Amino acid sequence: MHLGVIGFGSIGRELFGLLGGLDIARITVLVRAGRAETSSEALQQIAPDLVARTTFVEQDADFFAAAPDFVVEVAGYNAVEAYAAKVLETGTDLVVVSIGALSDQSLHDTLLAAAKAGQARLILPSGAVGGLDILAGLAPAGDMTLRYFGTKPPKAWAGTPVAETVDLDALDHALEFFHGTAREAALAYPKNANVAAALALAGGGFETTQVTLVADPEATGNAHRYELTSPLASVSVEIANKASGGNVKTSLATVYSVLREIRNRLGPIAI
Ligand SMILES: NC(=O)C1=CN([C@@H]2O[C@H](COP(=O)(O)OP(=O)(O)OC[C@H]3O[C@@H](n4cnc5c(N)ncnc54)[C@H](OP(=O)(O)O)[C@@H]3O)[C@@H](O)[C@H]2O)C=CC1
Ligand SMILES: O=C([O-])CC(=O)C(=O)O
Repeated sequence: MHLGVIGFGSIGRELFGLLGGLDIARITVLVRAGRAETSSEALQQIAPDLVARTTFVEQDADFFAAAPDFVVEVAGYNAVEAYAAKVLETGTDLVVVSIGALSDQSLHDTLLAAAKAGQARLILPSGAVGGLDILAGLAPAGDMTLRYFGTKPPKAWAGTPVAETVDLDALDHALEFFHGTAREAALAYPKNANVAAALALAGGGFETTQVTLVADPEATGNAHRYELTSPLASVSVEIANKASGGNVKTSLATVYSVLREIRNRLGPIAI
């Protein structure tokens, strides 16, 4: 495999720590302008065994010229907007972790068209949550309702709209600060509502998936809970995730879900 990686932040770095021992011949990583050298130095510390196989590039033209045969995006909505269609159009399967970017209906439609044109697949990993398999399985039966609660410590909501109206540092109780659809959540909280978007895309859609976001000073990690009803089954899921060392907004399980997609791609069994 020649693996392409877009982004080398918290998920990207932790992912590299898990790639040793996999049958990956070459890795090309697209980073922001001016970051290749520091990223290369960081890789020396994280995974020295991968240094000889890894090239950091700062220009998307260099990334596409390298022609990786499987790409994972671990960067953010802007990277999905900028690069995802091109990856798919060139016939390369793409794992997108910033799933909330697909709450933009026009981008969603563009990516599906690009995947079709390139005969490539857009792969949405489970990320920080679980149970997408049963949601996607039951979705064609219709009549699905889903209510999701995303709870994180106050510092995980820094820099988001709620921080403009609430003094998060002074919070002494769990605060439900957002109620709305998955589309509204994903558009307003791009680094914190990818799970909401994944549940919506797997299940009943962005408008019918109801989301509550909570800042809780007692939370020690990131919790994701949802209740699903469908004519075929009722499902309750509750996940207590440990946060990534590099980004309190991100659960470590997300890194492992990307690793899972790479391992499934390498075979011999996909699960
Ligand atoms: N599906 C899920 O369950 C989850 C999804 N996510 C998504 O994953 C994304 C990454 O998470 P995380 O690693 O914690 O975030 P970080 O902010 O730690 O890392 C993102 C990295 O990507 C870089 N980056 C951003 N845009 C580009 C670009 N256009 N080209 C190249 N590099 C770029 C950033 O650089 P710089 O710092 O210079 O901007 C940064 O180094 C989040 O933005 C979120 O959308 C996160 C958690 C769960
Ligand atoms: O990592 C998490 O716990 C979930 C997350 O940030 C998101 O849904 O965007």
